[in-house]
Amino acid sequence: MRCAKIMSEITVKNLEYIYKRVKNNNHKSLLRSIPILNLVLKRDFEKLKAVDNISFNINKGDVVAFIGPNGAGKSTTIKMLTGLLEPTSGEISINGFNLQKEKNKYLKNIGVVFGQRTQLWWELPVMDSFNLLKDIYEVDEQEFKDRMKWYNEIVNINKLLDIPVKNLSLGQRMLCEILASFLHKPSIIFLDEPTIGLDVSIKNKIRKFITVINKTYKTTIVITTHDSGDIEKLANKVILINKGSIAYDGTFLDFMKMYGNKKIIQIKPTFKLSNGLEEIKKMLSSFRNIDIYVESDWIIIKLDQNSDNISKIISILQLNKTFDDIIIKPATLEEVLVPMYYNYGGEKQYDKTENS
Ligand SMILES: Nc1ncnc2c1ncn2[C@@H]1O[C@H](COP(=O)(O)OP(=O)(O)OP(=O)(O)O)[C@@H](O)[C@H]1O
Repeated sequence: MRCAKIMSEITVKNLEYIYKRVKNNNHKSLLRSIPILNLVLKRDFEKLKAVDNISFNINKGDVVAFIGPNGAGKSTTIKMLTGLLEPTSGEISINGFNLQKEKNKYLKNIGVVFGQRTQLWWELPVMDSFNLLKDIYEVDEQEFKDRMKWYNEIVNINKLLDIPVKNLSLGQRMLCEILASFLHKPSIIFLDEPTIGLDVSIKNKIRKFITVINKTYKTTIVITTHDSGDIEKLANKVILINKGSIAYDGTFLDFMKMYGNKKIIQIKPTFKLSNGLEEIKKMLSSFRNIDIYVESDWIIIKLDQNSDNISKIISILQLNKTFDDIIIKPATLEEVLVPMYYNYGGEKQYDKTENS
């Protein structure tokens, strides 16, 4: 039997990005203020390998959550995938075409939303921006009308169309940005933290729209996010990045099997526990594979879902009268990610110095 080979829509091979900055050196800076020395003295540079030799594949129709702690290298990677940054080395191919060599063709076929940048015209009503984008992307008039009607059916957008972009709330603007990014029906959409700082209702609208376009058109979605709701509700694939390297690349279900199969014992310590966290850690020091940390005024003990230790731990805590209140529950994705990110540390440091 012949098996059809699934071809990746995005293939990334050995991708690297190095940021370079001038190293502050007060002594040299002072000398460089003398014009002749400025010409002679070389500058010291520091380098940061923000993306460190990563490779991955994304298939048509995937919704990929690109996750990791602050400074891990997610946005830098997305900027390379969207042609905003030229990779220091490595290769990006989209449907078999090399991004660096055929950039313009590729850019017409993607949609991009970066939270801090806007593709809409600040002073103009939303509809005018949409009309301008329609002309730029040469979207057929009838297709555009149909798309606007469809947008309204999904997310009730008509009431925002006459409002100047500058007067939209953050959530309304983000929704309009995402709709704008889909006007030319790209096959891939990149979203950099699309739900950051938004309330639950607008988050849900945005997630609904993403789900509908993914299901209807098999649009591939690559989304960087710190919101566990985005991951749970949208992603079928997770790429976890830390210090510029890939720490996990696989399905969301496997990710949850590997990392999410955890139980939480959450205790509110009695006032008698003067140094709560340390005392609890000492009491439970004989148990392996448990995480103990503080969140708000609770002490969290996280361990494997199927661990035989749960009842033993609870009786030790009870015997020592450690808590006023106790909650036992399966860990949420957020509770899995927080200590994971904390342990990872996220950012790489500027580490190499060279002259030039
Ligand atoms: N323009 C820049 N110049 C120098 N260093 C940069 C620049 N942009 C990012 N960096 C550094 O590169 C590393 C990766 O940053 P990046 O923005 O890609 O991380 P991120 O995973 O997207 O983080 P966050 O979740 O906070 O957005 C960080 O150490 C960051 O300080």
